[in-house]
Amino acid sequence: MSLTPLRKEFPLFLKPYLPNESIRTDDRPFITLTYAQSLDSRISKGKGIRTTISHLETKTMTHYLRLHHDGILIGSGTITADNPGLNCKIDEEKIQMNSPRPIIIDPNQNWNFKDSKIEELYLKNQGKSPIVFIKENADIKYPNENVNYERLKFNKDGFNWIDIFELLSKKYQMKSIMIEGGANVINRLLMKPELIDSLIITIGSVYLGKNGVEVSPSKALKLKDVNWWKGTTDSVMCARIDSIDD
Ligand SMILES: NC(=O)c1ccc[n+]([C@@H]2O[C@H](COP(=O)([O-])OP(=O)(O)OC[C@H]3O[C@@H](n4cnc5c(N)ncnc54)[C@H](O)[C@@H]3O)[C@@H](O)[C@H]2O)c1
Ligand SMILES: Nc1nc(=O)c(N)c(NC[C@H](O)[C@H](O)[C@H](O)COP(=O)(O)O)[nH]1
Repeated sequence: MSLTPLRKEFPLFLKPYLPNESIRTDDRPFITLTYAQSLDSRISKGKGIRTTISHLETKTMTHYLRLHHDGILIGSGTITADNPGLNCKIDEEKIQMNSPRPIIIDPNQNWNFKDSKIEELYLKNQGKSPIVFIKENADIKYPNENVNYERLKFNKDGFNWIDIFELLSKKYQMKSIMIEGGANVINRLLMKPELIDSLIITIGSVYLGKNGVEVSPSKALKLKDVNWWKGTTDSVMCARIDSIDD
């Protein structure tokens, strides 16, 4: 799907929330959590169902965000449901150069790069090759010379996010990563406010119903530095997480 021209007010609106090297003093990358939700806080109609929530003007905004990040991270539920491209089409002439590197959290190796949209775009020089996180000691189920598999210790809660971000920073020199979902990844990360630098959420004017995949952290959160943009059918909220509201 082709994009619409970027709404002219987005660069100024988003600037305070984009990766900014002066913000982080440790060696972890700048982390942006970003997704599109319905009025009833759902990000798809049901598990495994790809659902368009964003208007084309906020879809274009997502590609503008991709332009500003070194990596784009999603969970195995999203990659298997959506078969996303994860490239940046803001400038048709510079797609590969502008695209972030796809990062897939796939402990059980449900996803095969072969014949995926990411492979198709990579082979057409329209996207980057992926990094896939799998369990320590696991054999690689789908070996492929264009995939960087990274093995990590798998605890009772899965991978430790700090291990993921530190590896991406040290081994791949990533300074910024945008997290696009899905719900499991978002809900886990909302409970780690110290790791999240920005929240950029599109709210579409649609209800997706109780069978939809819900975004809702396990505890209440307070936000700060909140700013809103209002478009044709969607609004976008930018914010930072202040604290968990125990
Ligand atoms: N509207 C949006 O912006 C948006 C964005 C992305 C996905 N989606 C939708 O969300 C749905 C998928 O969401 P979901 O919650 O099923 O899947 P998900 O993409 O959040 O992936 C969940 C899986 O990722 C792995 N995982 C996540 N965190 C991990 C950790 N710390 N350690 C180890 N493994 C970890 C686990 O295998 C887990 O089962 C799809 O329907 C998709 O269309 C919507
Ligand atoms: N911003 C946004 N609005 C939506 O309505 C929607 N469904 C997603 N979903 C995010 C998810 O990761 C999708 O899979 C990618 O947005 C696919 O994007 P591309 O194939 O790379 O264009 N994101």
